[in-house]
Amino acid sequence: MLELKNVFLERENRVIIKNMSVAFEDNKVYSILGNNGVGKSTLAYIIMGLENYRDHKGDIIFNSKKINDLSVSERSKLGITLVWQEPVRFEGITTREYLTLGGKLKLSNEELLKILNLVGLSEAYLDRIVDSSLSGGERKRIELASALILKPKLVILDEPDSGIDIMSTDMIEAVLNHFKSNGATVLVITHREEIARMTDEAYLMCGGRMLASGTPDEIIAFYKRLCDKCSHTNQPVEEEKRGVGR
Ligand SMILES: Nc1ncnc2c1ncn2[C@@H]1O[C@H](COP(=O)(O)OP(=O)(O)OP(=O)(O)O)[C@@H](O)[C@H]1O
Repeated sequence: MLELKNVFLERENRVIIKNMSVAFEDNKVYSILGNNGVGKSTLAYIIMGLENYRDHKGDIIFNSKKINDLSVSERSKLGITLVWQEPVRFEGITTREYLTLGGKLKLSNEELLKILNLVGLSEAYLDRIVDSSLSGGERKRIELASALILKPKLVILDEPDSGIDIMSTDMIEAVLNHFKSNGATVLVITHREEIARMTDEAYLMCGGRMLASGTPDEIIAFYKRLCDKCSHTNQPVEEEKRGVGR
């Protein structure tokens, strides 16, 4: 379980995350929706503990342990993983080396193929170099495969479909279900309605805080009614602050 208690982050005298307190349970998939610039990726970086995001106030508690002072690699060792919005490149490393952490993870060909298959890639990709010769969508799939192999306890997917064709929503659903089947807490940052609908519970972010939570249907309806064509992003009006269903 992940708990955030009064998490607050400011940049250049601007509040980016505003006293956020929220808890995410194991074995559950959450979507986080919200307009551009409301703080979704920043929240992901704070949870992951990126170097420039550890100066926040408030506590990050993972499985009853305060992890504020842990580095990214220490958090990774606890089973926390972030799949970035922009897929990374590793010039000179094959997909097989990337997926097995340079051979540290002992995985059979069969296990590797099962995961590649889940993300819609064939065996031929195992010997490809993870560089710009792969398309953005292919690298994103490889990154998702890498996260699946790690069997994280908490995984944050920042726009898991970015760069991936719109027809691949089944693949995204299979990936989410796979994480969940390992008992993980899954946080999915998304702008896509179809992806939010795959999740168990949805949160709507605005002004660096969770404005509303509910079923994906409730939050999508709330978003469409009040946030879709918003002209005052990050400055919610009273009706929005009241949340869902009122
Ligand atoms: N280091 C920084 N210095 C100043 N402002 C920053 C910094 N990092 C983030 N911000 C600002 O914080 C706000 C939240 O950014 P963030 O990337 O978290 O938004 P987001 O909800 O993920 O948006 P998107 O949907 O566009 O990805 C933005 O206005 C951004 O410009």
